[in-house]
Amino acid sequence: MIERRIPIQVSEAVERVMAFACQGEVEEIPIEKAYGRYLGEDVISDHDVPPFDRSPYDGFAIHAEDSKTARNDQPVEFEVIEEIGAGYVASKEVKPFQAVRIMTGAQMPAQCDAVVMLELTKEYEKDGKKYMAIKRSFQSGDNVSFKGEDTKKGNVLVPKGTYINPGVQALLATFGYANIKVAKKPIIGIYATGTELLDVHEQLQPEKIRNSNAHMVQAQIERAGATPIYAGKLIDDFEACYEAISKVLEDVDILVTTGGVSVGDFDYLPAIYEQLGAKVLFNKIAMRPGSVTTVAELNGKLLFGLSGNPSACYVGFELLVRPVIKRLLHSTKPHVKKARAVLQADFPKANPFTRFVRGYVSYSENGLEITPIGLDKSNVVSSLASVNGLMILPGGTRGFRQGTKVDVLLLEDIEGSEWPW
Ligand SMILES: Nc1nc2c(c(=O)[nH]1)N[C@H]1C(S)=C(S)[C@@H](COP(=O)(O)OP(=O)(O)OC[C@H]3O[C@@H](n4cnc5c(N)ncnc54)[C@H](O)[C@@H]3O)O[C@H]1N2
Ligand code: MOO
Ligand SMILES: [Mg+2]
Repeated sequence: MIERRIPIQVSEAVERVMAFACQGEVEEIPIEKAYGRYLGEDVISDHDVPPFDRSPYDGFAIHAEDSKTARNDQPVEFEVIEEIGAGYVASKEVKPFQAVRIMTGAQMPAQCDAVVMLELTKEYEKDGKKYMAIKRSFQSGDNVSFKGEDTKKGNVLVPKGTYINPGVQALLATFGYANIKVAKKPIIGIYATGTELLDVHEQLQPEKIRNSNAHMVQAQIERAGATPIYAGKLIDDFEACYEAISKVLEDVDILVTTGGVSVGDFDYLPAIYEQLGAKVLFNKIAMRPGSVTTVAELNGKLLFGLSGNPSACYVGFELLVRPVIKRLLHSTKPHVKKARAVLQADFPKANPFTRFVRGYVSYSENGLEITPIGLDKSNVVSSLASVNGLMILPGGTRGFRQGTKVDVLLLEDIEGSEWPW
């Protein structure tokens, strides 16, 4: 008799999976390799920035007090006693009505408290000495970058779990992190099941198709920040699948399989979970596509049985596998970011289950917009190339009109959501 499966809500499925998600190990790597990784420690300022008062302009450092009578018709003259570039310090004491020619980034001479930009001065020589004159007054502190104005020593500037972008790289370098602790990339194994599957380099044959899921999932794993290991494709044979799956489990943190999770005669994943002694967390979700998505747990390791249908596989990964990976990477916002967007076309289908419609999200002056892409069927592959968002249409709704505001999941976003459901 055919097995009757009881669907659970998407939020419930995500919750059951996240109960097994934990923070992963950290490793130390050189800064040169850090871009695109996730911080495994807080980035803390170990000194004030800037570390000394400095000039933000090419100009002259003066005592502001000396300039107070300067006017258009009454210039004030300064003797220029030395010149310093960035990386040097003034060697002479600056007395009243003396100035130091100073370049951007150079430390302020101790007695000076303002900088006059070169463009506001007139320079000349008299009796073999250098002078400059200004025609307006300056206040103490004018054009000075003060020690610590950027950040003070001891601040947590970027918390653990943050994605390392070019700006974070700048901070790592500023504070001397030649090596930085980052979250270890979890190893995610992939097996594609299906006797009909051909490898990418194989010629098409009647009744066969190329295995697109493995390569798609591989890229999704990398987009989520983990390391994929493509273990290969498996024919629909219980023994062969069982052997291969139980073996690969030793080498991976998480296993993703595609196909073979439904109720068909050759859908062996449910029986394999049983034989492995894995606990099935659920085998039906009230969503489309991806309703057959099944997740099992064995000794704390998660086994994701994603659908064989490409679009269902894609959606199942983003909703369930991605947050587990992000949590392993120490993210505090592991889920796909949810936002509101204006629907750009009618979507007349009724939704008995929550529907995740593949779409293209763009930004307009009115905010986010989403356009559904291609055929909304779970076995469709051609629409996937331009998908950067999933429109969430709640179960029990009867279609949506163009212009309606809908919830969308932003797949290319890096920041994530704490809990979007
Ligand atoms: N009687 C029922 N039949 C089906 C149900 C159901 O509830 N009752 N659910 C349907 C839904 S919904 C889905 S989704 C599919 C899921 O099936 P499986 O996950 O078991 O996947 P397969 O049967 O192995 O394959 C489905 C489909 O996808 C193609 N496929 C598989 N692997 C790949 C791959 N690596 N690359 C590209 N395409 C792949 C495969 O050839 C099939 O066409 O079950 C429905 N049936
Ligand atoms: O699991 Mo299926 O994707 O609902 O079409
Ligand atoms: Mg099947």
